[in-house]
Amino acid sequence: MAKIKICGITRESETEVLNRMQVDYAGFVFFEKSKRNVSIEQAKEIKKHLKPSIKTVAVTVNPALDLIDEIIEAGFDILQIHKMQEFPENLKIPVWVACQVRSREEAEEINVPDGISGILLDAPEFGSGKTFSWQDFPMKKRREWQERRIPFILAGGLSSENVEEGIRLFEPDVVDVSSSVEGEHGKDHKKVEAFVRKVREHE
Ligand SMILES: O=C(O)c1ccccc1N[C@@H]1O[C@H](COP(=O)(O)O)[C@@H](O)[C@H]1O
Repeated sequence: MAKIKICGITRESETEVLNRMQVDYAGFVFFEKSKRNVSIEQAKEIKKHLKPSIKTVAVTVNPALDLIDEIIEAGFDILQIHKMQEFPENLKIPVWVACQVRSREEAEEINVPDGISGILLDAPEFGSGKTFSWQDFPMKKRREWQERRIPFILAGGLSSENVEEGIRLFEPDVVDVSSSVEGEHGKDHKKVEAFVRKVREHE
């Protein structure tokens, strides 16, 4: 069954539905330009309210080494990195490499370095609520990662309406959602519940 990551947690009140629905991952965004940006201190406070079974993912964009050190120090379980050309070696935290899928040609060039704990495919603009072009994605890449047993995370524009289709096409290890489960004041409990139910119903 696909695991579930709810991304862009910004408030303690959001942890109740994550705990109740027993999701697998909670994502915190450390990127100043994002409307979901939180400080390490805020995230540390919020994550105290999550069940220990929920793994925490620190979402970053080309992070400075100091930020990576702070994330490790704060006890996050996974580091998700967008837009980084060269990965520092021997990081003391599992890393999910996030790739923005813009075209079939670009997707064919994706190289997943050894030692990575997950490859995440996202839309051209992260956190936008839009999907990348699923039909154009070269599925031989997906099969290559399956053969190499690299965990695969499907992100970008997932919702209760399209997540079944995403699971059918990509057989992801994790489905990752943010925009479609938001309301006016952060994560909307009913939308999170509906998304989680849809994923679990499918399997
Ligand atoms: O959510 C953001 O603002 C964000 C900022 C910087 C890097 C990644 C970000 N979000 C990632 O986008 C997907 C979820 O996208 P969607 O909103 O469901 O379309 C997820 O991987 C987030 O980590």
